[in-house]
Amino acid sequence: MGEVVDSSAFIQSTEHRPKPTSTLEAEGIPLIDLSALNSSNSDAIASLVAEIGDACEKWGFFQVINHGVPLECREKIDAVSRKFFGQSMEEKSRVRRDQLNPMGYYDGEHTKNVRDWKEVFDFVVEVPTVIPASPEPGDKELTMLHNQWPEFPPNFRDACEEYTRETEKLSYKLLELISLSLGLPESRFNNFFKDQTSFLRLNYYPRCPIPHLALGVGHHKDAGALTVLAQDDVGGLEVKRKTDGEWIRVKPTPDAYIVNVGDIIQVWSNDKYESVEHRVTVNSERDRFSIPFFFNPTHYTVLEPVAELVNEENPAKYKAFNWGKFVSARNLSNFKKLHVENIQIYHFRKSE
Ligand SMILES: O=C(O)CCC(=O)C(=O)O
Ligand SMILES: [Fe+2]
Repeated sequence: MGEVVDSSAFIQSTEHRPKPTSTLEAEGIPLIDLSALNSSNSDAIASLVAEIGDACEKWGFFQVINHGVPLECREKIDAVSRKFFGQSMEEKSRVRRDQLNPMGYYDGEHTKNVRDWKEVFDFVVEVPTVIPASPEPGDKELTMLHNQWPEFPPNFRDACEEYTRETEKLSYKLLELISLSLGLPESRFNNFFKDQTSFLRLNYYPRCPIPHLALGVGHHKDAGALTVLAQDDVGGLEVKRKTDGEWIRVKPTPDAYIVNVGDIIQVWSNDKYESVEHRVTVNSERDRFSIPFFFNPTHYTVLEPVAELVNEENPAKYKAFNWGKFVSARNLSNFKKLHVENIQIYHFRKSE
């Protein structure tokens, strides 16, 4: 972010400021071992599916181990990420994103209209990724997203692409387990991801002189289907516990991935699995790095509760809406500091 001279844009309102003394690190966020996926033992798989379903319902968040992503591949992307962000602002700005291309380097992101204490680098999984050119419902024009790759460090692109292939495989496995846990066929959702709009983000949260006033990412819910996140050993991710609304810190666990259900799964499951609020605190001692993979369907996906999960007693809670138009509206609001809230799934909720 360069030298921050005026930190006022980062200041959270009193109710959203982190409370460093009361941070809980609850044991409750489930840690799930995926090794059953490598066996043909149907009992082991059934109990894994039940564990996943339970975690999605109670927390909307869980961590996985024995997930199949090689550690070496994670170490490589972590190393290039640190090198990339360690460069001067002038170097990083060579791949800066703009309104035409939202992929690349950025340090001005706002969550709920307050600036986040972080720098990011985004790239899409499918090249090009196709999305609608505008959020206007009648406008059929499409736009293509391409990646911008920095020259330094030289193995940056390779490390990013290799990591993406591995986390994509893990994301499909998780999607299938979630589908089974809802009582649906394993590949019920797979086709929605054929021309996916998934993207990866490298997050860098520099040390912050005002960690009691600012956040690395303000409270929010992830809009996509699933997020699969690697965090380093610093810690800072906090999840809003469903039972009492307390902020609970997700304990850094070596070589684990943090998985959370996004808004899309909330809609597909007709609120059985909720997309849970989370935020990132920063600290004055150590820089923090994290890498979320946002697993998102193709732009022409029409989102609505799946037919198998709705009936007279449990009618659909959402009207159908187009994922691409939703993304396009979000991208637009990301570039303007609007004084209205950006588009949210509850705008499509049917009245009771
Ligand atoms: O850095 C983290 O731990 C989480 C970041 C996050 O929630 C996001 O980018 O949506
Ligand atoms: Fe998030």
